[in-house]
Amino acid sequence: MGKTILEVRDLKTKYITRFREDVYAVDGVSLKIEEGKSLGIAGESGCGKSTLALSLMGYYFPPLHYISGDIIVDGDNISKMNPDDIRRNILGTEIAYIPQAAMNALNPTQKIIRFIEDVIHVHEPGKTKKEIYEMARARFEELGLPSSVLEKHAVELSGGMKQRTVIAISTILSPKVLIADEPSSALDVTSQKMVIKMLKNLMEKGYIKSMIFITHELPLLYNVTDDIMVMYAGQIVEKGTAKEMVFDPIHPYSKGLMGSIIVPEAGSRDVKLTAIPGTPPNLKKPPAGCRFAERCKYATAECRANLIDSKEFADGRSYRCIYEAEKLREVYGNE
Ligand SMILES: Nc1ncnc2c1ncn2[C@@H]1O[C@H](COP(=O)(O)OP(=O)(O)OP(=O)(O)O)[C@@H](O)[C@H]1O
Repeated sequence: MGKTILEVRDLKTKYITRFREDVYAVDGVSLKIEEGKSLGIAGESGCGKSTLALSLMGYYFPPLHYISGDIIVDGDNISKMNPDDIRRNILGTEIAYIPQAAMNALNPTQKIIRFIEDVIHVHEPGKTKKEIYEMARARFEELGLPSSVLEKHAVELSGGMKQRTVIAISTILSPKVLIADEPSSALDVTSQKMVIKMLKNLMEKGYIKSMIFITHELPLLYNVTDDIMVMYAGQIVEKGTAKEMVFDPIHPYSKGLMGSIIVPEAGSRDVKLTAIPGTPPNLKKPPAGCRFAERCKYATAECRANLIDSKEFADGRSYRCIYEAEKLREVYGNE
């Protein structure tokens, strides 16, 4: 076992809407990532992937609220830190976040090197512009980006180049955890491949110690991350290695999500997810029993009545279902 870089224990967070309603978007999530490893998070729109990402960074600004649980980054519990301390001491150095459509957030009229100066000055106010330029130039070249980009304005860069630049800026302080939320979904296939290559490069060169990659494109996860976690209605329904999750999914929801992948190939985007009939439950009033029960063809009255705990295996695999794995495998084999 390698060193644990990120550990999350039973994290619960919610939104409080302007009508004072609670939306339980992250409901009891636990996970662990070791040094040098990457975790993919998959699940339908609205299952809580982005909320989990914000929650992991301690980004608790209304309407998002922390309820309970622990977030431990390289041994330090950051779950109860205040947002100012998080901004000063965690973001950028411990955890970096690339939000959806990050490339559009760059001020188009500012030179790229100015963004980097801003990031570095928060943590190292004494660094000179020359030192920062040298550091940025070396890092950009290591990551396969031309250093001429540093003198350009965001508006002069193509979509793919802008996204890779955002990733380079976000990781300039070599964070321990990089959370990339759909980093490539808005790009064409070639740019998408380049973004993935760059993320892998960051890991291999040790500029980031671990990565969480969020996407709904499952074939992509298979080629990018070591492990995959499937979320459904604010909870994790299954966790395993990428290979296990793709070739031997246990939970009926994962089975439905993964079912369409036959032979995933690098960069494959043509494989479409099998549509699972029905819609997820309302997170304002999640069901008492299994959250997937209403869409699960194997569900019984017992599934609907009781809270379903995760079954955990010694090797890190887990799934949340009343059925034994062998029973489910047998049923799938006969279909
Ligand atoms: N600002 C908000 N106020 C109230 N509820 C919210 C807010 N943002 C998200 N939600 C709700 O929280 C739940 C989780 O949303 P979230 O955006 O985390 O899902 P997601 O899996 O990231 O979806 P997507 O893939 O579409 O980004 C959903 O039910 C969503 O409606």
